[in-house]
Amino acid sequence: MLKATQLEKSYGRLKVLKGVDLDVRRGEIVAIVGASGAGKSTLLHILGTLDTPDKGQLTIHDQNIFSMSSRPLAAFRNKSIGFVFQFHNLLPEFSALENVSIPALIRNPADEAAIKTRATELLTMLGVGDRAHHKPSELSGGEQQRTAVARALINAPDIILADEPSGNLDSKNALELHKLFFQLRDQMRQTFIIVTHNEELSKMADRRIELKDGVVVGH
Ligand SMILES: Nc1ncnc2c1ncn2[C@@H]1O[C@H](COP(=O)(O)OP(=O)(O)OP(=O)(O)O)[C@@H](O)[C@H]1O
Repeated sequence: MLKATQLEKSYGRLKVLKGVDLDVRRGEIVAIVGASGAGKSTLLHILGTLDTPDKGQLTIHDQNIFSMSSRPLAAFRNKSIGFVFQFHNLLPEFSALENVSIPALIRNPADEAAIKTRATELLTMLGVGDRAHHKPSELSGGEQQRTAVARALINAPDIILADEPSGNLDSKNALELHKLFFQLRDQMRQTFIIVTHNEELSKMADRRIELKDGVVVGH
C-alpha cells in the first residue's frame, strides 16, 4: 500500500537519505529505528508527503505522490494519513474535542454534529472521554498524547505515521499507547509506521527496520 523507491535527500552538503527503499503492506506495523541524526524524521516527513525528496518515488495506494499538485495532495494527505508526533502539536486555545474534530471539519464543514459525535466516541475509546472539554494545558502528557491519537484517527486514515509517539510518556502510559496501536490495527486494519527509540515497541512491531548510513538495513 506504501512503496518508497530509492529516496534521496540532502540538506546542503549533508546527504541524509542515500537511496531508501521501503514497502509496507496494509495492516502492518513497522518500527523505524536508528541512531540520532540517521534521518528517521526526514524519512517520515517524506512518507507523510509533508516533504519531498531530491530523488526517488513514493506511491501510496498506487498514487504517484510526487506527481500530484499541491491541492489534491493536501486532500489526499488529510484523508489517508494520520500523524502522531512526540510534541503533539495540539492547538492550545481549543478543547480536546475541538482539536480532534478539526481535521474532519476541514474535510466536511457541514457535518459538525456527526463529527463531534465521532470525536467523542474516539476520545472515550482512548480513555479520555471525561477530559473532552478541557484544553491541552489542563491535560496530562499521556492524556494529550491520547488526544493526538484520536485526532490522527478522526478521518479513519489508512496509514498512521508516528514520530517518537511515546517519547514523552512514562513507561506505563507508553505501554498503554503501544498496546492501543496494536488494538487499532487489529480492529481497523490500520497501517502504522513508527519512528521510535523504544526497544519494547520496536520488538513488538511486525517489522523493525534500521536506517543506517542513509539506507535501510535489516528489512
Ligand atoms: N531542515 C533541515 N536543515 C538542515 N539539516 C537538517 C534539517 N532537518 C534535519 N537536518 C539534519 O539531517 C540529519 C537527519 O535528521 P533527522 O531529524 O531526520 O534525524 P533522526 O534520525 O530523526 O534523529 P533523532 O533520532 O535525533 O530525532 C541530522 O543531521 C539533522 O541535523
